[in-house]
Amino acid sequence: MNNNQQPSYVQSNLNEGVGELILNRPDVHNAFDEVMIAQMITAIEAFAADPQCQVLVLRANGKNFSAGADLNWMRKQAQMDFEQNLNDANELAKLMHLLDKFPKPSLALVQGAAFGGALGLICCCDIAISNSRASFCLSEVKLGLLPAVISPYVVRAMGNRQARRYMLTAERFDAQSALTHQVIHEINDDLDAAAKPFIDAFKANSPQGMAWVKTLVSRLEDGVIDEATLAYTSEKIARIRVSTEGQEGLNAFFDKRQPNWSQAATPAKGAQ
Ligand SMILES: C/C(=C\C(=O)SCCNC(=O)CCNC(=O)[C@H](O)C(C)(C)COP(=O)(O)OP(=O)(O)OC[C@H]1O[C@@H](n2cnc3c(N)ncnc32)[C@H](O)[C@@H]1OP(=O)(O)O)CC(=O)O
Repeated sequence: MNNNQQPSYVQSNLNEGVGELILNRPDVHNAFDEVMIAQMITAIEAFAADPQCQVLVLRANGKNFSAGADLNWMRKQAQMDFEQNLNDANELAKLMHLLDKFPKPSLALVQGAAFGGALGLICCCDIAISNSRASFCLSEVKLGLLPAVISPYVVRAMGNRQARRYMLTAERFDAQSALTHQVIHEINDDLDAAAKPFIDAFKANSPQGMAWVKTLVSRLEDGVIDEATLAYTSEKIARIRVSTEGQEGLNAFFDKRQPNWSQAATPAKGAQ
């Protein structure tokens, strides 16, 4: 229980620049209701604002990563009016959006089942790694529901063609298929070992540069390369190369030293 006498469905801790957000409702396979969604939002906002946090790791306690939305929570929403239903859905949408726009690199570590909304959380993270026994499912239509709030992130990751298949069939797919369909980046039964090189790279890179990469890639999502795109990209590099971090990175390269933001144990490649 936390100070407000609510159960603590998430744990968060910050260690050496790594903010861990741990789903902690293993008795229902980390299914999330309105309380857990609110707790996730609070933790993500805190990590986003904390300059000590350089990387976000999303992981889960228990056998499964997450069974998605809590089906008891969804069922009891029939007793609420449309306005209340919409408010609840908006909170889930806010959670996905905050995670997607998180201004630092994010990494999801997935074990066991990742169903429904859990796939949304995974697809909002920059990197996702699962173990070989992980299984994935967009089960919503089996339940008479719709993968709605999660759809922008899942469709972006899998592509329209595969999203249609898995959303319409609600079939389970394994880690290998998740890798093929770009839901995850890597399969490894030692999730911590697999995460380490990513975390080390993120801690060595320019925080400002990585934040801008996320904004830039998001801005380019529509795939349109027109005059406005050219102007946008030119403006970004023109600004960043004269910024404090831009100049520090360039000076560090020529001085053959680590830039002052870096927590890399060894000099970054290219700076030697
Ligand atoms: C975000 C949007 C929509 C959604 O996310 S809809 C939810 C989609 N999720 C699912 O379809 C998952 C349903 N669960 C399962 O398929 C299985 O439980 C499992 C996760 C594969 C695990 O299977 P296992 O055999 O190990 O365990 P049990 O099935 O016996 O479950 C134990 C226990 O947990 C309860 N439970 C499981 N999932 C949920 C859940 N999502 N919500 C609430 N409770 C859940 C299950 O009922 C069992 O309870 P008992 O009391 O022990 O019987 C919409 C949008 O995008 O907008």
